[in-house]
Amino acid sequence: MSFGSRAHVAMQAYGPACIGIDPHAALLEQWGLEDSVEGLDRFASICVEAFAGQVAFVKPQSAFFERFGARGVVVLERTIEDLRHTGSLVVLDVKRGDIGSTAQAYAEAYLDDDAPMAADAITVSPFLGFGSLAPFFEVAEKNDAGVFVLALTSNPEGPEVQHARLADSSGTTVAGGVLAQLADLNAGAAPMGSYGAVVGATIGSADEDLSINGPILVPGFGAQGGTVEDIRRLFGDVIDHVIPSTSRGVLAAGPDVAALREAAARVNAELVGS
Ligand SMILES: O=C(O)c1cc(=O)[nH]c(=O)n1[C@@H]1O[C@H](COP(=O)(O)O)[C@@H](O)[C@H]1O
Repeated sequence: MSFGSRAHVAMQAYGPACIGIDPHAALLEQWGLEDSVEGLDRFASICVEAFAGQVAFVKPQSAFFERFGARGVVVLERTIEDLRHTGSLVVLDVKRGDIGSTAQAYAEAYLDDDAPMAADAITVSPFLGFGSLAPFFEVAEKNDAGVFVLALTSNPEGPEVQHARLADSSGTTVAGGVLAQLADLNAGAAPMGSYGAVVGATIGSADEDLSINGPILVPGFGAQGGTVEDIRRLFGDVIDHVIPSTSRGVLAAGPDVAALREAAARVNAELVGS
């Protein structure tokens, strides 16, 4: 089953939320863990216990594992493995992007089902041009995986690039161009396509057309200030495709597994109530 279909099924079953695994040094300390690979390992295991099969999406942030070098990456690899096929889909947040031939290798590393780090979907950056992402879409297609492309990111620096106009004199913004290309890739897919956009909950408003017939990952919800009201206002009639994503907002409830689960359930209840 395609990633788009699997995402749709998971959202129906659990609610739309994506919970991020972002083991910040401050959170390790708050959870009474050492800022070491052992602490990381324990943090990740608690997250797996709390979220696997409980929420539609879990998003490990690779950076916080890479911080510990090869041993941290081993923990990431095991975390992905433990989360996959539990009902929760793994969105690995690695924000990759490079010239096509290198993009091919990244795609094989994260989206080929036989790869040690294979996830259900990854995040990618379109800064080398949308066309450079083709290998990600091709490998994803072959493996029923998904790809989330940065469009309107949640950070305040994003607009300087994303609101710039394309060189083709159409007047379309860079973000609008990304969204239009995703809509083309997802055309005709039902219940939705596998190629998603990342649109922050904090962006205020969007002039771009967000109807891409694919999933829209919405970080910035929670710790960065985005609210359910923001999501409702921003996404209007594409709200069914929205996957609000929060990391610190839920992780702050740890290390108690029941408390983490409850915090994740509260996010879903709040969103479904919208
Ligand atoms: O791709 C992402 O997930 C992402 C895109 C974006 O525009 N903004 C953003 O915050 N993120 C990621 O989402 C997570 C946000 O974490 P919290 O702010 O703790 O909820 C981090 O792992 C970010 O790297």
